[in-house]
Amino acid sequence: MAAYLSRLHHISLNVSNVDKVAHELVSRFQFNVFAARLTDRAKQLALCRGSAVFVVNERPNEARRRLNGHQSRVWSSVIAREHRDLNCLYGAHAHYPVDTVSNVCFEVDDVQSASAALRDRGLCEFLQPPTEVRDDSGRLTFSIIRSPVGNVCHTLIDRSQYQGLFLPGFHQVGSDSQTAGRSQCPITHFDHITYACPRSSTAHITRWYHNTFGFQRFFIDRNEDVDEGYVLNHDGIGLRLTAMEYWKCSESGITLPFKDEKEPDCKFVIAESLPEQGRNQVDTFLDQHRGAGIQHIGLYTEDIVRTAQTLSQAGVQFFSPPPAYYTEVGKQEEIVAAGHDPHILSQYGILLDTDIHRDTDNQRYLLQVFTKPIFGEDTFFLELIERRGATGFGEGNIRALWRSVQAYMENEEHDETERVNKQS
Ligand SMILES: O=C(O)C(=O)Cc1ccc(O)cc1
Ligand SMILES: [Fe+2]
Repeated sequence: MAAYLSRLHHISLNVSNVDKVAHELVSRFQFNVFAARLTDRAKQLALCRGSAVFVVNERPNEARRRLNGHQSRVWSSVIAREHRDLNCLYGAHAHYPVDTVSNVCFEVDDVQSASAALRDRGLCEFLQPPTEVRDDSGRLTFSIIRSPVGNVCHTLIDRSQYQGLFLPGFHQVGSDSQTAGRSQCPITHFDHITYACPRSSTAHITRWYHNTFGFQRFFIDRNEDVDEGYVLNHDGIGLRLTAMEYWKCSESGITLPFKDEKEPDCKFVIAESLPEQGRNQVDTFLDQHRGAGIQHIGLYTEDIVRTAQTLSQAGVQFFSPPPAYYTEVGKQEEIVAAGHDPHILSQYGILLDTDIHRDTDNQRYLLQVFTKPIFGEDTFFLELIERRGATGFGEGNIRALWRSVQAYMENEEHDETERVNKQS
């Protein structure tokens, strides 16, 4: 049997400079630091906005380098011996050459039995067997498994015996920050996580998530082929998208014992590049990230315009579609019919997709915008998404999002070529 997940708990980032990335998330993206674990070997900060929680971990080679700089040489042997401890608590696999989103942590009912079931079936590789951690607020068991996607791992935790604010080892930071600024930035949860994956790897990944956690396929398009996924392979777009969701387990009658209310679903999207249309943003991610991984995370907001305004004022940069997007025949009318102002949407690069519900004939809307990459490389970025009835991903938005990123990357490559040419 698969190990059923009760909810997504947090997502970890492993970066070379925690302060820099945390500052970006706080000052620009309006996240609040609410818990921290600071030891002489590890630095971990937990930040939240609504139920979206990021843990930012410092990559251990950096912690070691700084420690070496500060301490006498005698320390080197101690550091070497305790190298394993440099790994951040609840994370594994921490050594990675570039800043990366490395772990999606889930709560499960019982880590011991979930891990035993997965191990007995030989379904996955454990990076950490079930391990108990305690502090004054109780105890918690966790294990860590490797996912089939690049450096991505999943920590499974059972926090039913833990009464503290976050996780054992973390202390509370700040106060009452959970609701601050909510009206200006109503981000409530993680909407979806998109993986950038090598060609022909999708089938293996979807099978693994189905067998391991009981994920179900989520069809992006009603005409989508079960095996092929949703394929866009013309007009310069070479993309195969396949989506999965995990809340079907509750709908199929399995009760989730300790949930008071149903958490919003977080979908997983697998993006594969197709070769026919030339190099693209998925290829760029795989190169610069040095392998498959989390390409972007969609942050759900109840008001995308207000959120984009607030974030933009705070210095967040968004990708914009070609200006013609907002003046295309029908687009303006579509935007107005959805109650929005085309001029305001164009100011922030917000895209709108409409579909009509097959049975009720109701109009459903989807609004999205991508931010520019967060780290030093052209790798990970965030997305804002507001859903008005639409539960999937609209074809029009996928095309426009793709083009907005592609235009930026091609410009960057052009600038880089110019720079190199000038130098030589
Ligand atoms: O539409 C979305 O939000 C997606 O997540 C689909 C997607 C995936 C990868 C891309 O490079 C562009 C778009
Ligand atoms: Fe997305």
